[in-house]
Amino acid sequence: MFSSNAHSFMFSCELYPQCKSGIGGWSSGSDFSASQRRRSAPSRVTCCASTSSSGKTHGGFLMEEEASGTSTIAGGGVRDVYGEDRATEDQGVTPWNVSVSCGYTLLRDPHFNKGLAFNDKERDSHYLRGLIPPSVLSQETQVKKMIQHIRQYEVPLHKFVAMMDLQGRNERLFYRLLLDHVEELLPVVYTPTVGEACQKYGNIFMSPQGLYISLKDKGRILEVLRNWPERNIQVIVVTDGERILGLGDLGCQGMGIPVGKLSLYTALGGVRPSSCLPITIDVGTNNENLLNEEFYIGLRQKRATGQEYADLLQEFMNAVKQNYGEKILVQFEDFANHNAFDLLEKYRSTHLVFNDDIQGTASVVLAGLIAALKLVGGDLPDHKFLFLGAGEAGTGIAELIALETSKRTNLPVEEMRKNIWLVDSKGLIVDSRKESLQHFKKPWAHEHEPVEELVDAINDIKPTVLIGTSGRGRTFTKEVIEAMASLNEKPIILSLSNPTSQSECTAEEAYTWSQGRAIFASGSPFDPVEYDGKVFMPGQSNNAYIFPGFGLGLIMSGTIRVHDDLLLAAAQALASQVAEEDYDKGLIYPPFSNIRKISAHIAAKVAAKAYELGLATNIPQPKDLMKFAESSMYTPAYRDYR
Ligand SMILES: O=C([O-])CC(=O)C(=O)O
Ligand SMILES: [Mg+2]
Repeated sequence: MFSSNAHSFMFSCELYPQCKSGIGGWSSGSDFSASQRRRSAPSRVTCCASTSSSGKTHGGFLMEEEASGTSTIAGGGVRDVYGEDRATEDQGVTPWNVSVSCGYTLLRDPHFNKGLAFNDKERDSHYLRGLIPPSVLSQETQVKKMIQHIRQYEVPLHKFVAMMDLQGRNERLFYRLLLDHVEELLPVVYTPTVGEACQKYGNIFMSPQGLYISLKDKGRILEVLRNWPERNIQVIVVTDGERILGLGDLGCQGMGIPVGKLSLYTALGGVRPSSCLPITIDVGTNNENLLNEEFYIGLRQKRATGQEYADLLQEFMNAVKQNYGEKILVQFEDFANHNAFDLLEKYRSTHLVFNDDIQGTASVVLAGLIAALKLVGGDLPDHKFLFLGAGEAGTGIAELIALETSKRTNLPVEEMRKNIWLVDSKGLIVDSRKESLQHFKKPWAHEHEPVEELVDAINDIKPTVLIGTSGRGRTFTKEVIEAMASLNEKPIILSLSNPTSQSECTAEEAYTWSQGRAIFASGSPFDPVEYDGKVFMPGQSNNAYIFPGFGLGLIMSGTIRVHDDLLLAAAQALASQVAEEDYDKGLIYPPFSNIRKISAHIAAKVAAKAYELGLATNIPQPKDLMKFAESSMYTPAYRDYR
């Protein structure tokens, strides 16, 4: 263990370079002589700090803690996963210092604020005396208090607002709380509640989170990026708000999604919060309600399309690379189909891009299917798949299944696609419709008579697996589930659309209508269901299992492009984490309570594959990637300021 006394480490950073010390502000070394003390508190103090409990080393160098800001460690000799120089233990102690605000300003700085957890010494050195009550609480006690506070609210949106409020006040406490109560709080900060939050974003938000880039910023996007206070960004989650979950066009109010996804990058995947940048690109909205809404936060105009849209996105992608370099990961989130596929196609060979709705969802579903084989028997090529919904998620999952089956059989992907059928709003996708199909649907137009209804398609195709990616709730009717149950001893039914209101069926419907035989998972969480004296535990098939670990794997290996084999590696890694006791409960996903371990596994496997494919640039490859991933992770324990 890295002893904080023996090894204080140094970094000096100006987290807010454009906000220089301000009135009366001064910055000095950690030693304040009496004569230096002023009557009014300085706004920033440069102080030595050390990790309170989690500073740790791996492979001889410091991981995780304090990578934010610009490290000025001299002679560190080692470059960590965040691309910053680190002192090695055997090179001796290199103290670090961090420029933190103090006094009133410190209490309002969520990155450094600890609330009542500031100890007496810190209260002295940081001019906090009198600004907070005398009691000193541990972080553990604060967590206990906060979870009680959150539980008092009955309305999920109120819980959400309380969590956002905490995130804006005390970041480390927010992440500690989220991690310690992950299964309880995931539905609060993420789907389904985040969907409602986006719908009401204009009403509930008092302080902005994330970066807004709009049509008004055309020609100045680089400048806008540079207004963001953090420098060492490693992951951007970006949306244009056109298809927020299954809720449609929410325009600028889609910002809740990148913010929520990046909170999960940190909580579930251990990527430092200061490395994460949520972005919403506002090109207008076609949502009339929002355009007429008094408190709408975005541009009041119809969506820009065509060349105007493409140019803005091109400028954005150029600016991102110019500002953050080759290894910046850009995760596209909740773009509408017509842009999502094109953007991925356009930028996948020049940037490190990942579309969560196409690729992340595909990977998590493939993992669930691999795991489900243990419960239903057979191998992937023995199964037949039918989708309701042929957009990003549907075709993305279908393609990854075809790829994995092709690897398992050594047969061409085209051949494997024949086992996979998709139904869209016009019925079964068949060859006679080929001319009029969007390009991403064409590979799925197999030879068959036209079929309009889902239930008829089920009776014709006889799938073993039914997957809902339609964005339309209650479309897996009793008839549909019963048809699946009459064809299969254990029908696999995945109802993936989010949030809960858009889920193709509820867990209760899936279990009841299949007489308790369905292997069921959904995109948004459902409570356990009691049927016929037995309790059924629905799994959650959500890309939140994948993208945090996947992203960490890319970052820690310095991977510069996303290859489909990395998605397969992530799926296999996730499937391998399903334990016997999970299978005994009929689950095809491991519990979220183990998510840090699961993410580390995914990161390690993704990184290993990236090294194998020659896509990783962080050389040499760490010997033990699992350990490396674990030790790379941000821990939200407080640091001591002294
Ligand atoms: O956000 C989620 O819960 C999953 C997802 O990407 C989507 O539904 O678009
Ligand atoms: Mg999404």
